[in-house]
Amino acid sequence: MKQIIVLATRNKGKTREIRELLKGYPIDIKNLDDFGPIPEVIEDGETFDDNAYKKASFTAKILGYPAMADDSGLCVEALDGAPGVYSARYAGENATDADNVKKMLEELKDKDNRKASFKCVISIAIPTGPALTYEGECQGVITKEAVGDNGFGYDPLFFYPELNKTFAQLTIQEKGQVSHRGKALKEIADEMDKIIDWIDITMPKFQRAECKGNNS
Ligand SMILES: O=P(O)(O)OP(=O)(O)OP(=O)(O)OC[C@H]1O[C@@H](n2cnc3c(O)ncnc32)[C@H](O)[C@@H]1O
Ligand SMILES: [Mg+2]
Repeated sequence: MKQIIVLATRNKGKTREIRELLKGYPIDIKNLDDFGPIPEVIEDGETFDDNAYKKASFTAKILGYPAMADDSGLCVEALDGAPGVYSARYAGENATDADNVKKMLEELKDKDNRKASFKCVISIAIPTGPALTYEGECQGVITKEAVGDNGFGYDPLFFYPELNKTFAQLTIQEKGQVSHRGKALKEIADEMDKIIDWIDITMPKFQRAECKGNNS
């Protein structure tokens, strides 16, 4: 039987990438939409680690299943590492991807140094608190205009010199080979048997929330 893991994210782009890169492994990845409503997690950590753990452990605790959360963001050299953990709210509390892209282009208008890195921390937590942590990082250059239609978030601005394309010009598989998230997921994939054993050994078998979906 496949191990159920709840993906603790509301981001559809991340969900697509994580599902695609972990397909074929003996896990059944559920969405938050497979369960009844649960409160929003407040992402007030100072690091990607803090926020990834917060999202994963909160969700695991509430639903009674192991949960996987991704906290990620763009760190721009000329902006002293900003927006970093604030990447989702760069242009304001309810900013869309388009708002964030627009603001980034404006902020970097007169900057010659356009080096940036994407960072990703993925936490896998069980309801009683313990968690495993994986991370990945990749380097690129911020373009002067949005290029490409694939991906999500800042992808149209993130030029990856080795492939001579922005992340928004890559397929999910191509992006996953080199991206921050792809690197963290590769570590997870390589350790999948150990992770499943760890969940099985450490997680108490108590009451779980009802899961509506069967969309593995
Ligand atoms: O917290 P969850 O529900 O997972 O979804 P979120 O979109 O709020 O995700 P984060 O808090 O981790 O914020 C990440 C921000 O960085 C952006 N980002 C992260 N990974 C990215 C990627 O691979 N490509 C483009 N943008 C990315 C993303 O669009 C968000 O604005
Ligand atoms: Mg978030």
